[in-house]
Amino acid sequence: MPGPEIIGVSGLRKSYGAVPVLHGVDLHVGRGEIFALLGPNGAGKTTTQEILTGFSSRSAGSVSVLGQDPAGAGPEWRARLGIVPQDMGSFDELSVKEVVAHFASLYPDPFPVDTVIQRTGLGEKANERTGRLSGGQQRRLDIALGIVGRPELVFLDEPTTGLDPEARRVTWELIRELASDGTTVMLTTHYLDEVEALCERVAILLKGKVAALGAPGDIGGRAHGEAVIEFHADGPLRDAQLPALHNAGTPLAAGPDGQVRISTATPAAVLRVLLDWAVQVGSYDLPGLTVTRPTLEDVYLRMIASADAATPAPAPAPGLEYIA
Ligand SMILES: Nc1ncnc2c1ncn2[C@@H]1O[C@H](COP(=O)(O)OP(=O)(O)OP(=O)(O)O)[C@@H](O)[C@H]1O
Repeated sequence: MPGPEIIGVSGLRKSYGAVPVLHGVDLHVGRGEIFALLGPNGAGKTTTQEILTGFSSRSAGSVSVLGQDPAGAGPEWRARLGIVPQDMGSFDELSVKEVVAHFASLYPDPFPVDTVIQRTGLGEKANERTGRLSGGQQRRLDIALGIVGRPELVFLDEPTTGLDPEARRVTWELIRELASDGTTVMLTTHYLDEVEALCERVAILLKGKVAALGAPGDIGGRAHGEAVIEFHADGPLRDAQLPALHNAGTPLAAGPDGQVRISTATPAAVLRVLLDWAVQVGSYDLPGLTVTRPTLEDVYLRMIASADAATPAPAPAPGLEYIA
């Protein structure tokens, strides 16, 4: 956690009637951080956000947001938050500018209305009735309304759903600008590329529990997980005996199509052996060489599969595989 604590959650539990949906969530988010809550449908992301924003009560645990318990916080506290829920509702008869100006009037120190309209990419639609906006433009308006109050902490629930690729990039840039000005951002999303592009840390929520927490590049041991090396044994490599790899359980061999695939925890050491071997047999190249680590999506899907025994793990990629 980089800065002073803005969100502190310990042992958070929530039940709807007799049905528990949050089972002891712990989260700590610092000032200026862009933090993501990731999880499959029904994991409890929206419930967590609703408790943090004071819209829903908790069953147990402690919660502090901007130094106060949301359960008892008043309008002054609320004015320090920006909230972009999944569906903001509509104001069909009013123009974009009128709606943004109305929301701005509810806060003590809002951003200038025109600035917010420009920064959310709605400049050309400022005088359009909101009922005539496209789905993606409506989502941009939702974001404009969530940030116009110059919030210290903004909650974004799936902010880029329905946006085209360019609008997503504009929104990412806006979120980065807010964070660099000291605004803390908590977002829920189903887009793993969004998490990787934007967030300093991510919590993966599975069945109401934090299953993993960390930087997107480290989560689930990604940075040190098995890498896969692949190349094509072409030319002089085709008929040469592949080198022995220390710790290899099985002798290395190319598949019938000449493709070689090696899973290894020590890719640099294996590459060194392979490159020496290639030079020895008269090739200065490993054609089609790729080295890949598990993606955030790989790690995430594996976690979901292991959290739910009924969900089968994704099948490994077809082809030869030797473990070094
Ligand atoms: N008002 C409610 N009454 C009863 N159950 C609810 C209520 N709101 C949510 N739930 C249940 O709580 C669980 C968590 O829901 P929540 O909306 O927090 O999940 P989520 O992670 O935000 O899902 P999604 O990605 O689909 O938005 C789900 O099983 C849901 O059915």
